[in-house]
Amino acid sequence: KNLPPGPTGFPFLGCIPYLSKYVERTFSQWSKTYGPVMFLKIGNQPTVVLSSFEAIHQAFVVQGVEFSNRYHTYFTKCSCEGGFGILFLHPYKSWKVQRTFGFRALMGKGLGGNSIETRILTQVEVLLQHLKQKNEQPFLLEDDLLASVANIIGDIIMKEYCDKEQNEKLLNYVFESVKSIRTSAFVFMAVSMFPWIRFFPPICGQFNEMKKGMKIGSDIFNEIIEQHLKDSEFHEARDFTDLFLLEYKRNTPGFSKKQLLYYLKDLIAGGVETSVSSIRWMCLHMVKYPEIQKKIHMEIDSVIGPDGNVTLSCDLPYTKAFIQEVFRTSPPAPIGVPRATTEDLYFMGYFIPKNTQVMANLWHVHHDPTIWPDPTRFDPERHLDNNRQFVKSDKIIAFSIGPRSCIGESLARKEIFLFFVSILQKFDVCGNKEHPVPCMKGAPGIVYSPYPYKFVMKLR
Ligand code: HEM
Repeated sequence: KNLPPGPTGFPFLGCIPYLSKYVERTFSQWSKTYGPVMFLKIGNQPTVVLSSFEAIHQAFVVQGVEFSNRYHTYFTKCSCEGGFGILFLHPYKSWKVQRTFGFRALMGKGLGGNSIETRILTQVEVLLQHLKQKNEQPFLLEDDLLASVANIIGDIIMKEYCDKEQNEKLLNYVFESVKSIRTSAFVFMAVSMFPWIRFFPPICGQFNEMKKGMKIGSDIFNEIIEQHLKDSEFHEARDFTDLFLLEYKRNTPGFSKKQLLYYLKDLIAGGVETSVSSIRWMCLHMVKYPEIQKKIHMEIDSVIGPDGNVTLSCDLPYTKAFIQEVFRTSPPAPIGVPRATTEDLYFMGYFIPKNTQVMANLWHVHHDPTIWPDPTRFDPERHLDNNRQFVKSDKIIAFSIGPRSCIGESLARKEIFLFFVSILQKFDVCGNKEHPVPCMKGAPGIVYSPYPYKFVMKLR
């Protein structure tokens, strides 16, 4: 049927035995033999892997609607009761309505109270206080950062704060769900491909734990939704949930309480670990490249000063180039979130059947030597023009591209800029004496995160 070329796998297992821990790197290697559009089987899942900017652009932008479904498995169906929320929602028409709504709400449109920037800066201030309290002792940044980032999303979507005083249950849920993102990639893949495996140890134990966690999350979010329903008569819309419930009360199709519950869960699942891991990557690069840290300090000192206000409009071209270079070398979602084709279709001369899983190898595009000379060299300078102005690249696609790209991109970019610049304004980010040089290879998993590392933050 003129399927794209690709490696022949084993019966039943497909190409799984050939895959390394870093699947994006294996795919990248194979694309040298089979080209930018490759067909293979992962277990029993027919899969197309796209490995060039042109192929991803053609699929996700030009033929964006035909490639807009998500690939459903037993596991994904379990995690969203068959397709509620936004992450696994299709068909396109229902998804589009929810997407337009969510996109506006996350930009702060229709929300009363503080702007998104102010909401982020409030949490940045809390984090800086925590960092000061570390008294220059080595510590793991992720827990404090996680609580701050979760608080921002919590504030925007449901006016809830994930901390011990305000909502400890929510805090625990966020920590547990991030832990599960970090450690359960294997269970996720195994149950997705072979649903029967969930009955056998050791998978059954881990799978049941995950299901328990999902149930706890549902109870917490249901409570929040019911409370909002009671309060909402008396307020202007404070958050995403209030805005959604306005549509629910108007009986707008698709705006049910169950849909809201899973939407909230998806925003937490998609928005916390990805942003936290990006900021951790940036701090690790500060330790690894002190000369780059020096340049960033100098730029911040000259543009903002030691006590000036960090805002989104601060003009910091070198710092922005650095952030873009970190997105290039360490994209938090190296193969994105798998899509699926909505129908039998023709694509770049090949036939692709309906409901084929589609993975975009974003990591490969970021390391393509025809776009990035010497791609493994970490060099922020490549994103500056001759006048040392920052050049935003459309070939860095950490948030993916097209109509179904990341819904939280704008929020994440704001968070990452404000957190990173504020930390660097106040601190020297240093390594610890025991392990002065951090490991720069990330942990394989659903999100590509750094391994835990103890930083020392010295007040400047
Ligand atoms: C550095 C931070 C982030 C990165 C690198 C990232 C990356 C991605 C990628 C690659 C996708 C797949 C898009 C596609 O299929 O083409 C995605 C989807 C998604 N992201 Fe993010 N993301 C980040 C932050 C966030 C934040 C802050 C939120 C929530 C506020 C969020 C929520 C989502 C959701 C809900 C989806 C599914 C969208 C849909 O299916 O329509 N993400 N993200």
